[in-house]
Amino acid sequence: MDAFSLIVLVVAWLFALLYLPKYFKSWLSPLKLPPGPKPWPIIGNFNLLGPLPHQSLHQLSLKYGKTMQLHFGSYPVMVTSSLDMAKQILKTYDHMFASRPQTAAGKYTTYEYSDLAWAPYGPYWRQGRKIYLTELFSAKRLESYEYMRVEEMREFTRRLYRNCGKSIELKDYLSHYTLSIISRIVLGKKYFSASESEKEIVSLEEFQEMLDELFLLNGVLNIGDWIPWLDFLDLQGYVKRMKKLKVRFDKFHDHVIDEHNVRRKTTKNWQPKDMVDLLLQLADDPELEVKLTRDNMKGLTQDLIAGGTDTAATMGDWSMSELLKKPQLFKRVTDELDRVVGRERWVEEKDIPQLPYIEAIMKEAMRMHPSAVMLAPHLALQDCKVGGYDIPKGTRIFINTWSMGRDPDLWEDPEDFRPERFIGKGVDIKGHNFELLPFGSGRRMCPGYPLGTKMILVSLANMLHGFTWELPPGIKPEDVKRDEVFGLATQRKYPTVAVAKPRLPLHLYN
Ligand code: HEM
Repeated sequence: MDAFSLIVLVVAWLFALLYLPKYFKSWLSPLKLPPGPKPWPIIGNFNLLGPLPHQSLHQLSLKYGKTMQLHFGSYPVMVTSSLDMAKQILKTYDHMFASRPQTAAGKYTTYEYSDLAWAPYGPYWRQGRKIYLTELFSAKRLESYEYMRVEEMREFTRRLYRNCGKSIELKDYLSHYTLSIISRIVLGKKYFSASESEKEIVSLEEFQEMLDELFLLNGVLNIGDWIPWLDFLDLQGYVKRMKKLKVRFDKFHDHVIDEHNVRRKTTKNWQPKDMVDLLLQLADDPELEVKLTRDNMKGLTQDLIAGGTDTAATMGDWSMSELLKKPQLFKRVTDELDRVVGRERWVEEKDIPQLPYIEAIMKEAMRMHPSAVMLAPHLALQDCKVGGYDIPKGTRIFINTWSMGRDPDLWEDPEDFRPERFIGKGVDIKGHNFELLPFGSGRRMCPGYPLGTKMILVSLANMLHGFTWELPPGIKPEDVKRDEVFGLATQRKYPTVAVAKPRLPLHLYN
């Protein structure tokens, strides 16, 4: 770093240290609200930059009520954990809240909002959503990829078997499994390699690290997003990291697209085989309302890779940690698996509808540990009145699903992991039951939920069917912590470590 940059940096930090505390204080002063029938509970003395915003907001909601307005930086923010308010925002008035705020993460890590998750509500987003739902996630398309999921599941159980008897971190295995499936479906093959010698463009370790960085940077509270005039200072250094990450992803995407293009040009009677092929084909479609550029393709591809890997792996990890914390539940699961599947084969996707207890475990994990603890931010597109509150245009809306999952008005004994509560209850996760919204609801609901749930249920079922699980020697169930790390997908702070033993005839593990 040269002397001038150093001086600018020191001055900027001095300024931040001296001035920002005063500014933060002024953020928290009550808002001037347009007149409305219901006064907003207005919160002061609150630090959203804390490590676990959803938990801090939960504490505040116990004091101020389930719907609160904060003034954070230059923008009004509404946080709600009210079932009724969530329903009005995501269903009744969905069209008024279907956009996203613009953030540095959207700008630098998703090719100027070229993906779906950060794209503003409008023609590009509508077209992308249609492509995802009709071309990429249609029931027919998902079925055509089933053989890949089966192959990767077998590889997953073989990896677990090779490490039976050792203490292993489950998340590593789950992430490898979800990343392998998504890569094959989206990119046609695994572009990452497990060993350095076979490396084509990126090693598994590097790719996982790029995804972790992407998740972290998309979940952080970047000061410049909230106080635009401070943006240029990049006080936390996040924007610098985003730009660096973009260069790494760019190299990866260019390699993938170029390779697909060559195959397309050199193969006789070329037919699209994966999602990148489909996007390339669509990019040449003159009928398309909004032309797809190369950057658009990169953004949309990256969304699929990022959206589908860590979320599903994290849910498997939370589910297993809760079972290890309450080992008496294992018997009920294995009784169901033995009855429905028997001990002579692995669990297949077709078995899942006959395994309600496995599904109940996943739902219970999603209730207590939703992957997106506050969904993705929604943005009020116009001044509106909802639930009796006046909501100004530009308000950022956060739906605190973490808080809703622990609400004693909605759930009996919410701190108790009890899958039974879902048996025979018909509470679904498709956005109809607003007390349980792991994938959101309405226009911006997760388009990948059919694939996400398939991956979670089948991996969980096979982990429990093929292996018995114990905590490492000396660790007791009560030692398994529930601490979290806030991010785009809220992870376990401490890895779930367990020891597996085979449960099926040995020839099945080959
Ligand atoms: C357990 C697995 C998953 C969970 C818990 C999850 C959760 C979510 C949530 C909460 C949202 C935001 C909803 C809102 O804004 O109200 C979302 C959006 C999204 N998810 Fe997922 N997701 C999962 C799997 C997947 C998969 C497998 C993919 C794709 C391969 C995917 C792609 C996306 C995309 C593209 C969006 C943005 C949609 C939009 O803004 O229109 N997700 N997801």
